[in-house]
Amino acid sequence: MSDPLKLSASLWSADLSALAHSIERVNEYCDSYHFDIMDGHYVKSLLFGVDTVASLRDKTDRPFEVHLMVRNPKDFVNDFVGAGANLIQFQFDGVDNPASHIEQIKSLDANAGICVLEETPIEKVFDLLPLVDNLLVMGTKIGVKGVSIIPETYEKIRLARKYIDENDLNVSIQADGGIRRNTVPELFRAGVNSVTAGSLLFRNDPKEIKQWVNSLSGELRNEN
Ligand SMILES: O=C(CO)[C@H](O)[C@H](O)COP(=O)(O)O
Repeated sequence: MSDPLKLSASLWSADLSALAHSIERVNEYCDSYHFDIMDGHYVKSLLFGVDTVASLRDKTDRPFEVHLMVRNPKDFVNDFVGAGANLIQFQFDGVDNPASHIEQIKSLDANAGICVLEETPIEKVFDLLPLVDNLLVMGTKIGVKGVSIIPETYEKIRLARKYIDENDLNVSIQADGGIRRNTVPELFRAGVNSVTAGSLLFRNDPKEIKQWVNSLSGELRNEN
């Protein structure tokens, strides 16, 4: 791992009454934006939609990630890419034919990410890794925020990092859920490229968080 850890700002944890303002506040200090999309079926809650993404597209030049926590993700891919999503992440555990979802996303010139639930062995997606750009590893139960990381997450990330490096794959590993000051160092050591930062970024001084993450990346790189 040589690049500094990237911060993807999760808008679910921003001020939901003022998303454009939240973007303005953190924009200089994050690398991308993460939209959690919930349909009330795949997960119980409802959150964000195509129009939300489209309405924020001109507020920033940073890439938009759309994490589809929905049933039948294929039905939504075109619209979210049309709204300005650069990366579409879908649930491995929620579809019968993940390869066809990846193909659909790539056919629209978007990047494809596959998300693994906290209960799913990471090895199950290894065959798909040559096809995707991003592996999103859930560190908590899906569809909840403000909870602590499940410790087994670190080992899953270590295994994915080993597989990706050994097979010389160009896949970024992103951790989602439970991203805190006390979990980021271990996640970075385990091999993530980015973290989905919610309250860490939006409830702290984003400049200080970015500086901390950059210096941590340097320190931990020198450990090796
Ligand atoms: O999908 C998520 C957690 O599953 C979100 O990224 C959420 O915004 C993170 O929340 P927190 O503020 O707890 O870090």
